[in-house]
Amino acid sequence: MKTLYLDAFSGMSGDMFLGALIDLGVDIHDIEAELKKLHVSGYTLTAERIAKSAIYGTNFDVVLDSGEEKDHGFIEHREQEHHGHHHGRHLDDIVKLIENSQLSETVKKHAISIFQDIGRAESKVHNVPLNEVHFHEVGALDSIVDIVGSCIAMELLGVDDVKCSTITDGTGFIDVAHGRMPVPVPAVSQMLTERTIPVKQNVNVHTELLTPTGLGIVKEFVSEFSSLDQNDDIQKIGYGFGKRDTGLFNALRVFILEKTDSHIDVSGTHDQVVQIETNIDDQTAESLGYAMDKLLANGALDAFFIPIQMKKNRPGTKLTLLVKKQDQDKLTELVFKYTTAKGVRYIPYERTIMQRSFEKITYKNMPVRIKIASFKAVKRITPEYEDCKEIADKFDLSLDTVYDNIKKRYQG
Ligand SMILES: O=C([S-])c1cc(C(=O)S)c[n+]([C@@H]2O[C@H](COP(=O)(O)O)[C@@H](O)[C@H]2O)c1
Ligand code: NI
Repeated sequence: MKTLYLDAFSGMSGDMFLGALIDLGVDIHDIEAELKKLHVSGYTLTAERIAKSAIYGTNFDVVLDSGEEKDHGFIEHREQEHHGHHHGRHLDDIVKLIENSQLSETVKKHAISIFQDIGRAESKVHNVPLNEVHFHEVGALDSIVDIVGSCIAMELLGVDDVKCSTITDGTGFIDVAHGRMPVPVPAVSQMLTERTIPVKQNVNVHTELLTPTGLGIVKEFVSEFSSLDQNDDIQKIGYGFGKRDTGLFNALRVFILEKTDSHIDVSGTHDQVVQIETNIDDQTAESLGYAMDKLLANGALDAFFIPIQMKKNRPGTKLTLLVKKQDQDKLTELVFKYTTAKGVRYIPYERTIMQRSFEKITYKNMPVRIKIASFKAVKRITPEYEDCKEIADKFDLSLDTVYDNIKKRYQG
């Protein structure tokens, strides 16, 4: 399970997000090549590895051929057209541009959804119908590249999940084409009305840290807001720098986290766990399946469904979770978040578990983790399924053959 974690201690913008993903290893040329499928010209992508506060990260920018200032005037409305500016694009034009491109369906879906979210907020703030929200041409080009580029970079990165810290914004006012705006800027404040997203203000920063594009990306991809978890194994870190001078370290820090079986604490042979149970009769099977994925991804040691008969002759489902004692509250909250349950039951259990450790060997030049489980004189070894599957797929072998050969090789 690969997770992208956004540590938004200095807010987030499209440039910071793209810079951070490039810093993690996404190739800027791959992003550029995909963006060409939009058939839009007039810009160049730049990514420079620089140090700020002696910490190296990536400074990403979209340089417009026109050389115009691009960070003021993200969205203007129809009034501008009446004053003779006809060079903008409406939301519909941008949606059509994306839909008619050769980008992947996933990239199209995410990018359109982000544009619509920002468009809805601008429509409300400036009191114009959604189809009349008008993207100023310069701002639009930068936004198209930032938003579509971010969705492309996400696809290239290939993670299973995205989590985010509380997002810090600044305070005070910023000056844009239309005048002075309070921070959080109006579009950001409006976008926060639809979902509970933890945003706090740093009173020592007197500028904007969280832009509409940054929040749009967060709302589209993030499934959970939380701190780093003790079971998260940090594999890689990237920094994407922000452009504003905040007086502090202005960057988005991102982590690639990997959660595997090997992270279950198995140091002792006895431990205490809690079984959480609840009966559900009003949730679809599709949504229950999703809930199970979330519970397992967030620390449940085991989770299963049992079909049951409930009141009023309703067929229902009993959800059973096994969790560590210290995770009881966290998992209870997630049960309430992802299922329709209104109450849960707890049963504390004493457990005896085999002690487990891991070793690594290579087979056919590929790494294989071997799980060693022992209890008193009993010792059992099991090659990790995911590693064996990869070898079986690559060399067109049956899974059993790979298992047997690896066990023989390990036992020597
Ligand atoms: O020009 C307009 S209408 C404008 C509106 C708003 C509102 O909040 S409403 C905000 N901004 C600012 O423009 C830049 C660009 O934003 P990106 O999301 O493209 O990075 C940013 O500072 C916005 O706060 C402009
Ligand atoms: Ni606006």
